[in-house]
Amino acid sequence: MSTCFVRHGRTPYSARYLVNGDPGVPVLLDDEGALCARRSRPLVREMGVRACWTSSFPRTRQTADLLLEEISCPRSVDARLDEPDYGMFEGRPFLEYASWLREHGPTARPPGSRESQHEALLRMLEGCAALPAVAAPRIVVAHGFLLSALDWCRSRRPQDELPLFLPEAPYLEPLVVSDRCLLEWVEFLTGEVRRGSGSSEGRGAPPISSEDHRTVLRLPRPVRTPLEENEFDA
Ligand SMILES: O=C(O)[C@H](O)COP(=O)(O)O
Repeated sequence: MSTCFVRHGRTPYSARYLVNGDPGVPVLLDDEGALCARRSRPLVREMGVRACWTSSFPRTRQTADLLLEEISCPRSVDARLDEPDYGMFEGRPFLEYASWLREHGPTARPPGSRESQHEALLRMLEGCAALPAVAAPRIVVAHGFLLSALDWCRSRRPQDELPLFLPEAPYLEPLVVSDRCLLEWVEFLTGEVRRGSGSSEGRGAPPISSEDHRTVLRLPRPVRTPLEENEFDA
């Protein structure tokens, strides 16, 4: 029994490293994101998926629509898989949120948010723990943070602790995991969160910048600008 996790396709927000943690904001795939999702259809067909789960965000649901266009299988929306609530950082550059996160740590709630980074990860992990009860093989279309955390878990060394910042997860790249392994990852990550891994990482660190080695993967060129200033929305 296995689960194939994928991050949704690219959106105008993710292309510019703007955060969206409010499912009520209609952020959909851009042309490139939709094209990539269509191109991934053969992979989903080959898997013979018997169930699909998404977060409640339009971009994961749209990605699932495109991936499963010719496949009929039960679909579920599980808000436990949603992006973190970014509060006052909604729609702002990831860099701004990252600076705040470094200063305040993963257990603090951003102003205006109902959850900390760690609280958000715990609820995502709760959602993952429910997956083995679902028909398999199954596909889960979720967000970068969860995919990054699972991938970190997959490749961690025994002495590694969950870091505050993780490399950005690629779009639509499958991460396939057996139920046994998934439950081990969930248990391990839950333990990391509960003991506050990454909490002291920002203390005394220099101000965050796009040159920071842990965030540069998520914050490359071009320099991010507010969405309304981009030609895409003109
Ligand atoms: O950690 C990340 O990179 C964010 O979760 C990205 O969110 P997204 O996958 O919804 O763009």
